[in-house]
Amino acid sequence: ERPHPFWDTQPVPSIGSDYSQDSGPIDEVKSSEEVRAEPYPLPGAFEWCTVDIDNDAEANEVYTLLSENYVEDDDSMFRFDYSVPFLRWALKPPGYLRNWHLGVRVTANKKLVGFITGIPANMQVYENLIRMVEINFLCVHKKLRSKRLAPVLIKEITRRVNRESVWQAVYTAGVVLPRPVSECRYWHRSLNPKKLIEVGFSHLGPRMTMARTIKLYKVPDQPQLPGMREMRPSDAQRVSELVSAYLKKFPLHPEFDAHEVAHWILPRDGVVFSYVRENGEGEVTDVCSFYSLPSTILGHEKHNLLKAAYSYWNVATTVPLSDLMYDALILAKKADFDVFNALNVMENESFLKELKFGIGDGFLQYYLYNWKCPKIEPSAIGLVLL
Ligand SMILES: COc1cc([C@H]2SCC(=O)N2c2cccnc2)c(CCCN2CCN(C)CC2)cc1O
Repeated sequence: ERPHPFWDTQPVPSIGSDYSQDSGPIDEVKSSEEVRAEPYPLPGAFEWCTVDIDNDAEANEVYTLLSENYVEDDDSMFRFDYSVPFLRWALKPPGYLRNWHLGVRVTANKKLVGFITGIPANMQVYENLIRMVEINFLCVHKKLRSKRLAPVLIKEITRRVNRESVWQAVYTAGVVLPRPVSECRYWHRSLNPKKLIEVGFSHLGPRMTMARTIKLYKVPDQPQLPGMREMRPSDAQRVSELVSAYLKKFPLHPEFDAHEVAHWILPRDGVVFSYVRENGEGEVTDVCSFYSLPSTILGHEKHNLLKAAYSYWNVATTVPLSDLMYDALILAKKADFDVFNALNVMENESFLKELKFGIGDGFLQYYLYNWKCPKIEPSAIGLVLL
């Protein structure tokens, strides 16, 4: 298929190649001592930096780079607007390495123009439990595209990860690269249809009025399930048991310990929202969560921010998943979100249509680096990357 000057040099299956029936690394196993000790060379005008995301000035540089240059929808009407508190949450899970928060600066003026990150994760892929890195936030400034900076960022983060004896990675992208292990779809549930239509995210349906559309997507202002409440730190152990047991159903899932579950799911103002359902005996039996990732609305005079909630970890053991997710929609609307996004991963297909989600424009391709394995269906994906 179409030649990829960079990806054709990497340990990934080529596009169009058959999915392997067995699983295993693509590169021969190496030791971390064999890995190049020096950073890869950058084009002359640029230099590497390790970003200290705890430093307010540096965190704001990352925020600005992403807010101005990161992922847009295919029509360039919206761009992700990750906040500093969100980035600190995403980049500092238990066991994180600062050395894996990698930046590129212009030597002359120290401007941050490139970024890529890795965080450690134990990933179960079919029968194998593999120490992996989750790669995210690859971004090159719009003015420096096609200078071949992205391949160097990828090679340098791979070198730093290999030096820690980690040889596999998982990452996602909206674009098709060699070669997806799974292709997932975004679905969107309107919570503020008037604003979504005004900004062009949604369109008024045929034979629909605005009044009828608002009524169609209206939800109650309180959760409907008895015992729903915000998750608390004292729930962490029980929620960890629920989440860890549930994820084992999916051939691709992270193996979390209790500290990792607590990091990923305990509520953080304006970043991650999580709710549990206590049954009559005061036991936590169900949990739902979503994270806040707003989008800048490009070039609209009345609105400049679209408030989007993204479905995260949800486990229903005593109620139908669709009832739990209906309460998630209610709680997201109550928290002033305009839209609730979900991928068709895990068991999400079981509620998307019933709860009036519409399919989106975006595909999300899942990738594994240096690991060949059979194709994974979206419903077998138990992993959501931020
Ligand atoms: C407009 O519809 C979608 C918008 C988006 C994303 S892209 C940036 C953004 O701000 N989005 C957004 C805006 C408002 C509400 N939720 C999300 C998505 C998710 C990403 C889709 N990939 C991104 C990369 N390309 C190349 C392919 C599509 C899905 C949508 O169906």
